[in-house]
Amino acid sequence: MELIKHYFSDLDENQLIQFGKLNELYQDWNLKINVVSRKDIDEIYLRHVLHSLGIAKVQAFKPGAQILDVGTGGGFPGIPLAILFPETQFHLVDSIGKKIKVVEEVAAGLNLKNVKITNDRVENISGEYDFIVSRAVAQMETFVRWIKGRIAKKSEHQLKNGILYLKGGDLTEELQLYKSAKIYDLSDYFKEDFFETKKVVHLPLKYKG
Ligand SMILES: C[S@@+](CC[C@H](N)C(=O)[O-])C[C@H]1O[C@@H](n2cnc3c(N)ncnc32)[C@H](O)[C@@H]1O
Repeated sequence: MELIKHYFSDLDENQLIQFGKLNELYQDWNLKINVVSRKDIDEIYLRHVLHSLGIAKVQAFKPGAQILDVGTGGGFPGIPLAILFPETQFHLVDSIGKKIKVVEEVAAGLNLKNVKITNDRVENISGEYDFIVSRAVAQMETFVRWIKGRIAKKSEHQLKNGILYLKGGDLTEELQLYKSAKIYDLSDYFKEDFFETKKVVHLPLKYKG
């Protein structure tokens, strides 16, 4: 929790309460359903919360903006971002029902009003989004195909500003198709060793149906 306060020094009282409570909620839920690996749960603020908030160092979401979190799993990066940007709307989607159940319980426990949660594959989701965020779901080519495939099928889907994807390691090969991708090193923002190879990829895809 001190880590979050250190890098996000202007949190209000409600946000401090929510970030504080998030640990106990995940610790409790993880005993019942393993949504966060055993190793990671003890370092939840570093490996999950701060990592998710890396997206906020690259992009501040505006009040009223609509964000889709694809393959949110236990709620990352969507839940920490929804706490940080309470005026922004987040739609968290995952195809695994038991993970979505935990996300629903955590969002209710934190009293998050700006989060919509859906148990489905992203290919079945329609909507108009300012950004799509994601972590550890698929290779970029597959991910883009899901998004594009959806848009080709249903005209009501719009993506205004592209994808913000949390990735690690050498991305040269994976991103060679995407000349417009911008890569931000999280080690420029966070000094912990964990972030040494961690990046945010901004792929400014704009699809209008
Ligand atoms: C490795 S987990 C990552 C979860 C979370 N984003 C995180 O970083 O902690 C990948 C998640 O993507 C979900 N997923 C994979 N393909 C999906 C799809 N087409 N639509 C929705 N969710 C998907 C899986 O169910 C799984 O929960």
